[in-house]
Amino acid sequence: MALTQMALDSLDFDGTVALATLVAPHVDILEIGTPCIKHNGVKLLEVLRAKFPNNKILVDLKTMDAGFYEAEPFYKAGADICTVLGCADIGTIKGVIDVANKYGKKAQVDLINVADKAAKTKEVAAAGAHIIGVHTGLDQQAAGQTPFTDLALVAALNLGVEISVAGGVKAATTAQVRDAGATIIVAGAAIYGAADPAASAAEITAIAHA
Ligand SMILES: O=C(CO)[C@H](O)[C@H](O)COP(=O)(O)O
Repeated sequence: MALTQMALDSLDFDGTVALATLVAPHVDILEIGTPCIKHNGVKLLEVLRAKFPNNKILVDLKTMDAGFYEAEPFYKAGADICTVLGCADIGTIKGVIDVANKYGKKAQVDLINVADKAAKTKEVAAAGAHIIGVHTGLDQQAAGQTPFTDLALVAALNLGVEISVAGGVKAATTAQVRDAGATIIVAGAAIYGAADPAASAAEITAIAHA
């Protein structure tokens, strides 16, 4: 059993709200993707928070500095999870963990571009990270990479933290990711690129929840 998260990666404010409206009943978590939150800001979070009280919302800040200061307005506006880069300074990562704890929410550490993923996972888990993000980014996917080997490595550590997996996951790979130890399965392009995004989201969630 894993939760599902839909990555809203468009820049368009109204288009993002419209897509979220289609997909929200079929996923557990709505993700405001990094380009989307940079383009639209906290106002979009406020709109989604008000419209979708039954979904958790992750804001993919990918914070690199000033962790507490950057993340606090998003937790204040209703984010359940904010992300911070694993390659950031440990002080930055601890800042996001601290502000998440202040609001009773969660901090996710994204392992994108981290060289020693096992060592970083142990370090940030010890620092109190709530979720580890195993993540093959869009540019890395374009170069042929996948998150499956990294997921196996992180899951084998058995640290008791939640594990989120993102990077081209689709219905055909959801069972593999679920069974490999993911507790949150992220899908972006597989849903927003589908002819019927709601049906695609429902299909992925049915597999993830099994
Ligand atoms: O965070 C991201 C890019 O940095 C994406 O939102 C994440 O990779 C999910 O999208 P997809 O399923 O299309 O890979």
